[in-house]
Amino acid sequence: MGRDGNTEGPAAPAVRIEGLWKRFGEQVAVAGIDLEIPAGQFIGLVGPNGAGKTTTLSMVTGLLRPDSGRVEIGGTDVWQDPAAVKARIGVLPEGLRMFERLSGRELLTYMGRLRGLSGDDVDRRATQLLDVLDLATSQHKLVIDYSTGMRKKIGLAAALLHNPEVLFLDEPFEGVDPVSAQTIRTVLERYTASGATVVFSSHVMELVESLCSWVAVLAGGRIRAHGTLAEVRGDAPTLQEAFLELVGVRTTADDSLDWLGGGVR
Ligand SMILES: Nc1ncnc2c1ncn2[C@@H]1O[C@H](COP(=O)(O)OP(=O)(O)OP(=O)(O)O)[C@@H](O)[C@H]1O
Repeated sequence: MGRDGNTEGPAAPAVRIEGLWKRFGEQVAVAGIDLEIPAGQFIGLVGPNGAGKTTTLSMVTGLLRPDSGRVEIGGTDVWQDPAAVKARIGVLPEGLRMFERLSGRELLTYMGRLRGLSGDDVDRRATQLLDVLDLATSQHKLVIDYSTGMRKKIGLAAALLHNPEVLFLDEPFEGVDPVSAQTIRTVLERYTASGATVVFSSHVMELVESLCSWVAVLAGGRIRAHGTLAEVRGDAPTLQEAFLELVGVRTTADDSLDWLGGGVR
């Protein structure tokens, strides 16, 4: 059942992308993406380095204006009504910039108030999130003194505070230890179980395979495949192998890098 309690018919897509393009000078970063992302699932956006994942997510979440194309989230056009859309989404961007001189707790209070929550609600939700994400003991430390994993977790808490319908995460597990990764995973699984949608980008196929029910493969700024995990994997034994086949594996000639290694010094 969706979050709105509607049990009839296929749910409207969480995100609808039509004809999305972005160029940086000569470089085409996103080359005409059309995609409907289903609601209420764990969605993986995967692709090699430079595929266009961050650029796509930035345009979808209203952080970067597309050259052309449209994005709708829950039926609202992101670039026509960015404020309405931003109230309904949570974002953990790549290279997260935060207010470094606030403590973790202060950061959540600030973000919650900015989102229009009452002081009591912010306090209650922040306490719970800090607790679940194992940050309670470091809540009064300044964010500048947080480790990479702690930064991801406080960023995730800030993105979840207003209970968004769709959560976008750019490489949420990068630089995160297995214990913190498991904590993040548990929180996200609970969140999607209630009908919310998580869209996250990654190039770690094992992670995507174990977490996501639906994936889109991006390479060279285009969608190469999309659908349920089983559809995208096809006959390949793993998503990793399906992915390598889809994006094309570049082989290295035998005599290149012949200077590298111990034997010829
Ligand atoms: N601000 C920018 N100016 C110029 N080129 C850019 C800019 N942002 C991205 N690009 C280029 O657009 C292409 C797509 O980059 P993008 O960061 O979206 O890829 P990605 O799939 O997120 O890669 P990664 O997995 O390495 O983070 C790359 O060729 C990149 O060099």
